[in-house]
Amino acid sequence: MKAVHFGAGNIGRGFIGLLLHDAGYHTTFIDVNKEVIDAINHEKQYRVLLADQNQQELTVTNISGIISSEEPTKVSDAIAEADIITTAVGPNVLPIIAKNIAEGLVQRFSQTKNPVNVIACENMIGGSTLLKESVMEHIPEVQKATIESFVGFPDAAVDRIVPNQTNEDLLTVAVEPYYEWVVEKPGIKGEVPKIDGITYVDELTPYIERKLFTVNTGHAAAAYLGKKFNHETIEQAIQNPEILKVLEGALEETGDVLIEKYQFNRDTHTQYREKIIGRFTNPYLSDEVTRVGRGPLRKLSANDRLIRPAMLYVELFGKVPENLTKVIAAALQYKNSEDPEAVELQQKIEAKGYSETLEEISGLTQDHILHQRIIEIVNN
Ligand SMILES: NC(=O)c1ccc[n+]([C@@H]2O[C@H](COP(=O)([O-])OP(=O)(O)OC[C@H]3O[C@@H](n4cnc5c(N)ncnc54)[C@H](O)[C@@H]3O)[C@@H](O)[C@H]2O)c1
Ligand SMILES: O=P(O)(O)OC[C@@H](O)[C@@H](O)[C@H](O)[C@H](O)CO
Repeated sequence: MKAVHFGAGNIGRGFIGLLLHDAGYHTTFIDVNKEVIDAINHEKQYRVLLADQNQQELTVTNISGIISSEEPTKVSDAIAEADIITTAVGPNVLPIIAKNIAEGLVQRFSQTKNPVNVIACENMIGGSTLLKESVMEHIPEVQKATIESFVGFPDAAVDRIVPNQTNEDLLTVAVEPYYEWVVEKPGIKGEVPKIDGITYVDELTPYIERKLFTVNTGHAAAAYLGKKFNHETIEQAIQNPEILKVLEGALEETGDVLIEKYQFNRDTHTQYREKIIGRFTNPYLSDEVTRVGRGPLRKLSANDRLIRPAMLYVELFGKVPENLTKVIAAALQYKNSEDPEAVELQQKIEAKGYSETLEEISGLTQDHILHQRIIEIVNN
């Protein structure tokens, strides 16, 4: 069985690549990073270290790599032959890899009618759906019906904390032992892939919103408030009682939204939240606030982990979620000269001020109660 995976980074190697390997796939990693792809082709294996007291070491074999920018024909060939296609490249990169995927699919369906599924494993709502839209833009009109019939783009939610790290060799990756990979079953075309570790569900939205509005909202709170207080890691940020109080408050607010919207059991959700805060303080991993806070323009967009639950809170309960609002204000003030989105954010604020910038990037209009409260906080 053959898998093609775009993005040989932290989640690509530390999570998706590992599960594909365990399910018996040969995985072809596709990446723009020549050093990583050369190492994959040279070593033909890598290690995944489970970060807990046992430090279990797993080996991923049966791999190869292609540099997407240099070898487009090889990418098309791999897609034409794949039994499954996955991505972990970051939401903003999905439209960029869409052309590669489209070319491969066109080649594939000139030779076969075997269905295939493309699963975007990104932190966003509707990742595979977005990828499908971008792919379809590159499919010639006459082939669109074939692609619609034979290519599934099931949405997915993935959860495993994999920090940036430097190990003795380039490919080794340390990951937390916990993971969750949920895939929307009705979106699958052909046979459902047998991969241990995937949970198939009929409706993904409750799962992705629960994950994004708990794990990622909590993470964002630690990162943006952590940066404000000059902490370097998520663990340090959480040890700051002032930050922990706002983080816990923000997760109570998103919890109220999720419980109201999906009728989750309150006790079960409280346990889920507490487990997540425990995961943030895993002493065997060190996660920088700059990784977790990366891409503030994306994280402050309307459908992401901060604005969406805050807006839902206002809609459902008719009042401002005070803790989420503090986190959004800290995100607006986030500075990191090495993060292009953070630089762009501060340039916008410099040019137009907080209010216009907030409206532009989040869609929150100036007459919205949430907008007004966020601006009050940043101005104080
Ligand atoms: N790291 C985590 O804890 C974690 C957990 C769950 C989900 N995610 C999600 O997984 C995705 C990847 O995150 P990550 O932490 O692995 O990031 P990463 O930066 O470690 O990996 C991304 C990889 O994509 C590659 N890439 C960039 N442009 C590309 C292109 N045009 N073609 C092919 N490859 C390209 C990069 O070179 C890099 O190797 C993101 O959507 C992230 O939100 C991350
Ligand atoms: O990957 P991002 O930039 O969307 O978010 C940063 C972290 O919150 C994220 O990578 C988490 O570590 C991950 O989502 C845990 O499953």
